[in-house]
Amino acid sequence: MSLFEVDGWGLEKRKVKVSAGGKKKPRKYENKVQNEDDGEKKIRELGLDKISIDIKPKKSDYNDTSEEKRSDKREKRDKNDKRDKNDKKGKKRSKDDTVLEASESSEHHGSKKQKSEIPPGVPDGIDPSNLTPLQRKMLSKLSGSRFRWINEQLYTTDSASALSMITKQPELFEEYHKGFASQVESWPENPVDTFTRELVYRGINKMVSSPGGLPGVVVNGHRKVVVSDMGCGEANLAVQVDNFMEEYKKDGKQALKKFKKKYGGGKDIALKNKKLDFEVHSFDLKKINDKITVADIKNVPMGDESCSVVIFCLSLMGTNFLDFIKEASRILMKGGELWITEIKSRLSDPKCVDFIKAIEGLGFKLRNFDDANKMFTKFEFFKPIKNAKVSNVGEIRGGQTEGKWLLKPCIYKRR
Ligand SMILES: C[S@@+](CC[C@H](N)C(=O)[O-])C[C@H]1O[C@@H](n2cnc3c(N)ncnc32)[C@H](O)[C@@H]1O
Repeated sequence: MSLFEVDGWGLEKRKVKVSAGGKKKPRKYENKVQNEDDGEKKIRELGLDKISIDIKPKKSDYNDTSEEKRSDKREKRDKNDKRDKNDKKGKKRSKDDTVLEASESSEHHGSKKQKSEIPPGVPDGIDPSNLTPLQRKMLSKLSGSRFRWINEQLYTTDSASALSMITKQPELFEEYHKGFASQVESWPENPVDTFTRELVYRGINKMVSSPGGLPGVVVNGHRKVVVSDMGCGEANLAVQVDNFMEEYKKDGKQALKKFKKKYGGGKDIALKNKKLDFEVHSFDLKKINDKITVADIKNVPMGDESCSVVIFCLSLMGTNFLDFIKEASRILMKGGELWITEIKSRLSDPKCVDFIKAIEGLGFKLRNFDDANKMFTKFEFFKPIKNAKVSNVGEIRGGQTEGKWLLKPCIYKRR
């Protein structure tokens, strides 16, 4: 199911059957009305009619001024009722609804999306399998709206506002990640897997800190690859690397064989490093598992020059993302690497010259740049051993936030 569509997220446009469109035969339509009456009753019983109030939390929600909130809820409920009446009358749906309709039909008609039975945003205690098709449709609409709203907030506000939003409404984080995970399912490859592969293959094939190997920091007299995953989401990178390490410590050869089978590639990779050691730190706005440390990635609890690889996997979301890069420069050792993957269509300059220039302005040098992938562009920078000239973030910004001119927000596209 595609909950939303954005340029470059590789979601195919589907031909949508608008089920409530004017072309429906009258008899079918009558049946539908009957079902809708039942459906609305069930929705009220389940309390789903009240869910819409939270689609777009307002500032007043944070202050919990209940009367204001209640009238907001009423207004939204009325709007939804009105839209449903329009549906019943067979009026043409809004563009936005059509997108959600497409999502739903793909969910119900086979394909690998079928396993995502629970649409993102389903409140606790509600089992979608107990709902009628209409109720599922409404829930799906609602979830899609919430997902898109959260997504938009993360891309159009600065990192302090994002942290404050998730701190005040932690459930938004889970909702976002349910939606995000369903997006990832439709991608040919998850960029997190690409990074996992790169860490493991480079780490295992060459000694740490040797040419072509990964840079390592010395911790207690022992050289380690210390990774910071900035904006880690569900910390999948740490989970995958840690799982590999567990096996590697038991039997390196076997671990590599299994890894190749699971993640692919690595044809010429052999087990040359028997002393590989990783330590992955994962930062995000909410701790949804033990691997995660809560932090605004503008300011993470890591010492100066304590990391050897810093990764931003689709996480340059805040409008002040150059602050994240500056933080990466602080925590990276000299010779350490900065890996970034972003959605291709976010780059205002398709040739990426401006983006590379901005990152280099903060003291990095570009080593590799890969835009062969249809959806993502991958950058590999390093922090030079000799101090490079570092500009002030403000200078690079030039009075306009980078979230406007350097990387465009990744907002869903209404069709
Ligand atoms: C599109 S998701 C990608 C998650 C993960 N890197 C992956 O690829 O699966 C971006 C993540 O960055 C996080 N994020 C955005 N701004 C952040 C900030 N200022 N501090 C910490 N995390 C942030 C979001 O909460 C979200 O989990």
